Amino acid sequence: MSKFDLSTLNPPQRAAAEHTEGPLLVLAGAGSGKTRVITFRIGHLLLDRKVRADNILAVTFTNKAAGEMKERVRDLVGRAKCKGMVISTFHSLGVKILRRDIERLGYKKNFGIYTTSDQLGLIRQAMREVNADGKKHDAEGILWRISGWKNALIPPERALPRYEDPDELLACDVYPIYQRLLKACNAIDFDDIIMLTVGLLQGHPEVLEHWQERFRYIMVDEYQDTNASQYLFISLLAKKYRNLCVVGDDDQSIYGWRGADVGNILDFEKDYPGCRVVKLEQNYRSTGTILEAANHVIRNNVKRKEKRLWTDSGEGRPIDLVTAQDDEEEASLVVERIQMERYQHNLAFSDFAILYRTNSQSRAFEEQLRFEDIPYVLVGGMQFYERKEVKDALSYLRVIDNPLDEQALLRIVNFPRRGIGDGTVLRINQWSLEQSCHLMEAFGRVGEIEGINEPTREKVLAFHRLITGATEDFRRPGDLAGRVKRLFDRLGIEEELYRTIEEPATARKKVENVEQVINSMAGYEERIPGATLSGFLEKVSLMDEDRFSGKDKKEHGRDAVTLMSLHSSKGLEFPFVFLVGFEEEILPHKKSMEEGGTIDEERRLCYVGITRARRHLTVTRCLHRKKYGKLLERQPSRFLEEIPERLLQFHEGGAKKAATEEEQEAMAQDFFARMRAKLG
Ligand SMILES: Nc1ncnc2c1ncn2[C@@H]1O[C@H](COP(=O)(O)OP(=O)(O)OP(=O)(O)O)[C@@H](O)[C@H]1O
Ligand SMILES: [Mg+2]
Repeated sequence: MSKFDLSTLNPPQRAAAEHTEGPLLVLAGAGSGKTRVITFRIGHLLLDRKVRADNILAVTFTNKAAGEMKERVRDLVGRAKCKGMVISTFHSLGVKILRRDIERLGYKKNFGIYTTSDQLGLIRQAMREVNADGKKHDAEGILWRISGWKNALIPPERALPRYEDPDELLACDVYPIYQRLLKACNAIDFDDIIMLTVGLLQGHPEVLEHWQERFRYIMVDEYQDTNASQYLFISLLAKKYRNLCVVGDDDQSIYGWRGADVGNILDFEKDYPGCRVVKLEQNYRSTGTILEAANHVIRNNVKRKEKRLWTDSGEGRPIDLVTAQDDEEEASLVVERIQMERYQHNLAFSDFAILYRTNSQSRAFEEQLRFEDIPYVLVGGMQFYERKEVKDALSYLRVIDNPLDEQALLRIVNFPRRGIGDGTVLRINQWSLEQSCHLMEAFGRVGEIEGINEPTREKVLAFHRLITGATEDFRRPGDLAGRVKRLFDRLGIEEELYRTIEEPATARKKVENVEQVINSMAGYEERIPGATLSGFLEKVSLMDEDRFSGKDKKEHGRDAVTLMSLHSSKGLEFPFVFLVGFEEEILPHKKSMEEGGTIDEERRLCYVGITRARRHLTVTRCLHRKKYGKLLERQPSRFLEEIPERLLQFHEGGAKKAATEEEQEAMAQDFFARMRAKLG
């Protein structure tokens, strides 16, 4: 029996789920069931309208959101009915389309996907080619600018400096070289995924036709955060059948800083004349108190579509405002409260989330959770697959899969150390440029290169044999993890880590991380029949958006507290939410105050945070924070004043934990008086 039942939706939700032909816009506030409408709409298409599963496409922003949606749909209609349906992120969808036809753009099918550190390697190389001073210009800034052009679908030949600035001018020069270098490595970067896909669809009508025919019913969640390239991508796919349903909330547009354009959702009615518009006003997620606080905060943004949002779920508990002496106390108070609530209400750790504005805030909470032996999942931060030892190990697999991947090749040529020094690599590289051959080929032809002594040549050839042998070995299907394990053993990666890292505990951690790569490969093989090395590497590169958990994969799916940034929390919900660091310069972030004009986006971020909570919200702030060993005084966030006082309950750290009602009132009065004085 399937659980699918449209009568569990309210009337406007149901109308949206049943409107399957022609464009549809669902513009509604947080927790009103937009994502639920998408899952039911898919259910309705499959079960009632008998649409083929492979004609359905749903796009979300993160792997986590896509994963959850898949699960919900499977739960509704049963796994068997879902075969061939695509629920994915923009990036996974782009890669799927590129894998089929990228050869038309002059890349090979087995292209690699470069993430930040590889990209920076190429940017620096391109900067050297134009003789730019690596010390004067910052490669990350250049990359950021190029990324901006790509997101606006501006190719190198059309990129012009937007203002007089040395970095901007340099970025213009570097952009075409960077693209050329990427292509030479048969690699694309994250922004290319969308830009090249759009180029492919625009330039090759038969490819476009193929995907238009395939995806006759398209749904996009969180549409307010699409940028120009994603917008065009979806418009192209939907152009033929026009069965496009987009859902979103302009109040939750939080990626303006990365080129997202809230105009895409606000102009939907203009782009698709005659489209159906559905508004949802009942919130099913949060208590009345939480919702009221959220409504009061977001109301301060001037440019927005006015929305009413109500709930019949009752008032619920007041919002706790906890003031801590410093960041350490903030963390310990939060963890203490988690333990208390969990004990008192018999809850699971996974009922709790700690949300912060910047990833660096997570450290204190992680330490405290570890100290108390509480399992947690960290989303974001230093990405597992970006760690040096993991990257080095993975680079072997990347080279085996795509021998043109020079960034990966350069990482492993002398790791583990085998006596091939930088001078030799430089010489071989130079020769390969003169001969216009690939670096890998040059390694094999080292005998022809002058200025390299015989013993070194032997080492280079041994390395070349090792790689070509492994490439041959990995052609056979099956037992990937086993073969990788044997390869790593043969390379002596573990010994190398113990040899080169002084601190044994650090070395052990790194060895475990490398083992973790093999474990996750084994897991991948179990899940995916006919798993390939390329498939695994692709999955790893696309993991970027969601990042990885602190204690690695084992913690996934286990009962654990979630730690994540406000940005990654979009679309999710938790019974108990701790919104920490509610201070000026954190939320709103310092950057937004300096650059001006984005306080509204910070407020939307705050709105997103508050509306993640179902049963209870705790907001915390510090009086002081340690920075460079000094204690700095902190001011409460301006958004705090926007939450009506009557919704808050005040708590202070230190000795004064349980304040009486009068004390609380006095604290509240004092707090607001101080704040008004400060904000003038
Ligand atoms: N008609 C309904 N009956 C019962 N529960 C509902 C109904 N509609 C939505 N919900 C529940 O309300 C919660 C919020 O729904 P959902 O996540 O779809 O909202 P959303 O509008 O997508 O929120 P966000 O803006 O945060 O993405 C979910 O737990 C969902 O199951
Ligand atoms: Mg949603």
